[in-house]
Amino acid sequence: MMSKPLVGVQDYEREARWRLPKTALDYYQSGALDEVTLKENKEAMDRWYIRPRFMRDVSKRSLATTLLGHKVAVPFGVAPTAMQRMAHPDGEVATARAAGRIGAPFTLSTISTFSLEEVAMRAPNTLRLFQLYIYKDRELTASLVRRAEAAGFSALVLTVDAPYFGIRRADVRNQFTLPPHLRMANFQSDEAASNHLHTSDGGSGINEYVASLFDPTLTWEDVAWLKSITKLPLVLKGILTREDAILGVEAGAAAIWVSNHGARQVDGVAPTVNSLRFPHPLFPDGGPSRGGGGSE
Ligand SMILES: Cc1cc2nc3c(=O)[nH]c(=O)nc-3n(C[C@H](O)[C@H](O)[C@H](O)COP(=O)(O)O)c2cc1C
Ligand SMILES: CCCCCCC(=O)C(=O)O
Repeated sequence: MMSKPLVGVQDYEREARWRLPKTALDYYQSGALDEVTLKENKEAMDRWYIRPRFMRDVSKRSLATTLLGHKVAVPFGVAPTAMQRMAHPDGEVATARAAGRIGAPFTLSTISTFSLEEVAMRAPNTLRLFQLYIYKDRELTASLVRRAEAAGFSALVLTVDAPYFGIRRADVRNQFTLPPHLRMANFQSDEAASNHLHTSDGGSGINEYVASLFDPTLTWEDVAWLKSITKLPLVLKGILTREDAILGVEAGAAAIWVSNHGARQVDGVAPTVNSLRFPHPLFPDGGPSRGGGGSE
């Protein structure tokens, strides 16, 4: 029997709910703590209304624009999400290729289950950005930056909102670990940065991984360090206040990515759409899950 086509994000969500193992599904859909901001992200978005203007010639239409000087066919892109092969064997490669097919940019997570080189090789025509987490091991971090440059990524996206990770209760209950058949593909399998996520000390393996390996001392000075080791434009992801946006621009950011990390970090922050009053190139995320009538 032919399965019904999946039409719109809600259909994919329903499909994922019965197909995915509980640990993976919970990881993908959880927010921090009581998930107040998770609910608010969506509700605040639903309260944004379209204000249509009519009586213009719309026989020729284009959504094309530029992103960091690159032409893109649509004014949106794919945000970094980790460990995509828990959902499908083709994981990040499939997502990057799909983005390329519609002319949208794709951001690869540091915590990807295909290596950045493999994604570059298999999605050569996609505009690719590399999302960076800064490890306590700075040489390891610098080598990720060099590899992203060598593989033709067009920008670095430094996630600033994750010196420690939000408590996602489902991951704690599930004692989340990365399934043994998968690996964190940007690291050699003998490195702690690769294998630490295969174990948990009784809580969420994610929080244990981050506390052990990510650098919680980051300040604006580290943005200067990052800029000193790369020629790629730098986007700062996770900014939620005007004050930090200004500091980010002063530190040399090419763009500010306004985000509350899908409400996965600090529960109780404002929904992302309510935080969009900055005077600089912005990438907002957090909440949109439909195209406002037919453009899904
Ligand atoms: C399952 C999942 C994994 C994520 N992994 C990352 C990541 O590795 N790096 C990062 O900077 N943000 C990560 N994020 C946050 C997203 O990039 C994005 O900020 C968030 O999902 C909000 O956008 P959305 O509401 O459009 O999904 C993740 C989000 C989800 C849901
Ligand atoms: C195992 C290290 C951290 C996972 C990072 C993914 C992420 O940002 C998330 O929100 O989840």
